[in-house]
Amino acid sequence: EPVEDKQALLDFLDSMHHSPHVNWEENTSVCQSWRGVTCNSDESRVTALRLPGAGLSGPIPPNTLSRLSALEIVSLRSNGISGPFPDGFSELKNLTSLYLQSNKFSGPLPLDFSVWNNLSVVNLSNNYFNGSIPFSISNLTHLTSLVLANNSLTGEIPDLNIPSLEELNLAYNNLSGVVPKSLLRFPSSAFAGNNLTSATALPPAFPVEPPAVPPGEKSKGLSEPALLGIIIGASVLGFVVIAGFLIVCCYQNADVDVQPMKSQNKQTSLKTESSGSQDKNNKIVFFEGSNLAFDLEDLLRASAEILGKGTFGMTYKAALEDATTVVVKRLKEVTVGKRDFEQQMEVVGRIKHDNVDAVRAYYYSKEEKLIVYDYYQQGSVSAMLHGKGGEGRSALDWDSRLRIAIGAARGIARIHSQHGGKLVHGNIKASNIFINSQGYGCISDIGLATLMSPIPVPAMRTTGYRAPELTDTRKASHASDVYSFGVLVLELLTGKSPINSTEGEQVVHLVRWVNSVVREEWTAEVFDVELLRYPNIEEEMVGMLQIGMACAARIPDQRPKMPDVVRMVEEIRRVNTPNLPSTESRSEVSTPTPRAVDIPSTSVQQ
Ligand SMILES: Nc1ncnc2c1ncn2[C@@H]1O[C@H](COP(=O)(O)OP(=O)(O)OP(=O)(O)O)[C@@H](O)[C@H]1O
Repeated sequence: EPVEDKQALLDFLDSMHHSPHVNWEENTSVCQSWRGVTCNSDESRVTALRLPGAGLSGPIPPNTLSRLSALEIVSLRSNGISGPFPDGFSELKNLTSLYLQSNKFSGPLPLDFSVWNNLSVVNLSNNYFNGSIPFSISNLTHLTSLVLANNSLTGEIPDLNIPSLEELNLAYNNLSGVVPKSLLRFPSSAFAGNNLTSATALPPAFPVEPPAVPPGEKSKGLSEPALLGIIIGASVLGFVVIAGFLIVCCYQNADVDVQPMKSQNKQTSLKTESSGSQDKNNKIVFFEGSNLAFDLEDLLRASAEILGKGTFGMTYKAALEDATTVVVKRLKEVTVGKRDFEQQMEVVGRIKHDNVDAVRAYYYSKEEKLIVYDYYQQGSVSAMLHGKGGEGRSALDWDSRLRIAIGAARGIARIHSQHGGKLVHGNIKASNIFINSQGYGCISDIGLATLMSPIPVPAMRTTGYRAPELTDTRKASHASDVYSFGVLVLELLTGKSPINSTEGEQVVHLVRWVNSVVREEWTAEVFDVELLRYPNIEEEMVGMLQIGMACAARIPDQRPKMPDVVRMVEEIRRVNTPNLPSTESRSEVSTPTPRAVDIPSTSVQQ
């Protein structure tokens, strides 16, 4: 335990206002359990401090963080820290990354940056720093990213000739003069919103007008035919370049669409041509209780992995700089406008329930619509049940499946009670259900179906979860959600996907298949063989089968309402406690006895 570093951190926190999320207790291990603190491998020193969005306010107390001389990473972004740039940081000679953006720091930047000769990333944007940009920054030979945007910096931009520099942003300050030659390789957006002198500094991307020929000076111009030739040549060249660009883009998109999951797992980022330009009027909106803090830039820059392409767009797993992992959905074809989208997100974001996957944040602009969720490492129920990804089939014993069904039912019932009883999920299926920390089902993707353009009927049918009466995804109802839940229950019981194709390519619809087997009084045949090794569960399985089939009744009015479904599912084990007794403790193994199930006749007409 690094005792001195621990004391320095406690001294720091003692003098600063902070949110209760910072769980630093004197009697717990600084390296093992303190949030935002990372130690070196032998736990002798603290090497990283990451407290983004931790509600810190006030100036950094002197002689606290400066004692952490082994610090390599400091991330205190998105807080309300005020006062000058902390003097004592000059003691942190091992710093490689410094993130102080989105705070209330003021006063000049430190004069001598060369004390941090390992610095690679510096982000001091969105503060009130003033004075000039120190020339000593040019001594940082490892610097890859320098972001000083949105401050009140003045004076001329120094000639920062740093070959390693890949990212530069000095926009929205009060800088004057011209952009030095060494920095002209950066896009003009890096210097926007300053008082820089004109075209000499930033040559426009496309000359709008030909340079005027001074009067009297004989034009040494080209003849008209030559000019025409050049224009045609340039047009053809332009066309070839654009066509090439489009082919590459289409190829890349097609690539993503058709690639199997395995090869999609490559690292990428969410950045695209259009998403890169952050619209100042649009900010990421975080929901209460989310201890995440990042801006669009952070999110787009994060190292991301494609999890899959869903009905509404691409889903990514993104690793943020502060080591949190989130899931980002990039929505395509959102048909509603910003206000409707925001309203729907507010309704969804207000739901705080163990069985509903919380929306952590969202972003809406003309070009980009993103929703941020927690990442579930185990993958979805679909992956676990059908062995794609998760830990394989055996991970889901009968108890787990029962908990998934109970949790999902509770989650859906909660969703249905929201917004004066008007909220509908619209896309309940096993790939949208995860397992919460108590092992119960947890519903994700709420309310997206109603924001999007309708999905064509043939595509909808193929999912096997859609209620038969549903012709337009935006018209999903409580009753159609109940139907989808019924299909999910049948999937959990049979271990079969809602749509199966047999060898002869004949498509088998799960609900129809279950109905026909039950009609022939071969009930035991429907159950997943994996479940047959658990003893004494046939009563429960048959009970669940009745619920699943009642929910998947063809006529919407004959389906039970979600609160009734919750009650019925909970009664399966006649306990309404979070901890179900484990069937694994039962020693004898028995096989379910085939028997008929009493099903209302209407539901058999699938
Ligand atoms: N929060 C999450 N944590 C872990 N995996 C997730 C998360 N959200 C989605 N996934 C997984 O990412 C993949 C793509 O998800 P996505 O929701 O885009 O598509 P889908 O569930 O297949 O279809 P749909 O768009 O109709 O819901 C799925 O395998 C899904 O289970």
